[in-house]
Amino acid sequence: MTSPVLEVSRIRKVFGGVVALEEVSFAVAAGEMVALIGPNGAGKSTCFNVVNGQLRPDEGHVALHGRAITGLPARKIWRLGVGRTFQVAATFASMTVMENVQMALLSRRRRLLSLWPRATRLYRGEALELLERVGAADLADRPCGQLAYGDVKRIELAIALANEPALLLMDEPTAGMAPGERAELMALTAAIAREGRIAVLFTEHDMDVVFGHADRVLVLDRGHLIAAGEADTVRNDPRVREVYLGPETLAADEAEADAPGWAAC
Ligand SMILES: Nc1ncnc2c1ncn2[C@@H]1O[C@H](COP(=O)(O)OP(=O)(O)OP(=O)(O)O)[C@@H](O)[C@H]1O
Repeated sequence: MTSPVLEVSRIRKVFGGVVALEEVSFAVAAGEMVALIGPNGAGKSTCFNVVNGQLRPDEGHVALHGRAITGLPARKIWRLGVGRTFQVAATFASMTVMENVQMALLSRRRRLLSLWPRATRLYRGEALELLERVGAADLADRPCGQLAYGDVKRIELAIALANEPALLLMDEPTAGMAPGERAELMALTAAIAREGRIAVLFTEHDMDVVFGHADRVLVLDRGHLIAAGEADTVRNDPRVREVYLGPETLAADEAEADAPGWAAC
């Protein structure tokens, strides 16, 4: 791997008696789509929160382009180029799509929101470019509250891109979407990541999305990274299959010549 955008080294995070992350290390390169998967409670959200500064790890280091960011405030890490999208897409429903993206650009440039009445003329060109990148320029003048959910997710992506992220953390990007829309959003994200050399780390429960769109897959189980590698290698890893399918199902599954892909886990 060329010098990574994100490097996570030997992270440990404990909540009371619960070890949420233990000795977790991995890296994500520019333009790479990496899925972070694992059963409920595996430590995925904790890992995201440590990377973006919402949580300080008990041990270990996080570096962005080789610069230590461990324990910096979340806002500072965001300014350094770590963006995040959430499971439930967050936009301002009463504002238009264009205004939502302009607002994100305004925030990036640290312009005062009290200038908003005049700001509606600011950054229109840039906002439109971002909307073109996510294929939503035709929605520019529609209030976000009137959009179909799949469209809101694309607008959320445009808002995240307004921050010019080097690293984008995506929390369950396709949650709540129809299967066809999921593939479309992930293909779009992968194309944008490659073109813009953006490192993308995403969590996802839909295994079709994971194995269809991730360049590499990281698997957490009870705070430990139990597998990391290309999709096919990870999919066939016995430990991973056991964690997802359980030992009994695994034995039955292995008896079949063509093991099916896993459904949503
Ligand atoms: N703020 C907290 N206080 C106490 N325990 C926590 C806290 N946050 C997470 N945990 C615990 O840490 C472990 C990892 O949780 P985390 O939310 O990171 O898992 P996850 O893989 O994101 O799960 P899910 O897929 O259900 O969202 C769990 O046992 C959880 O109960």
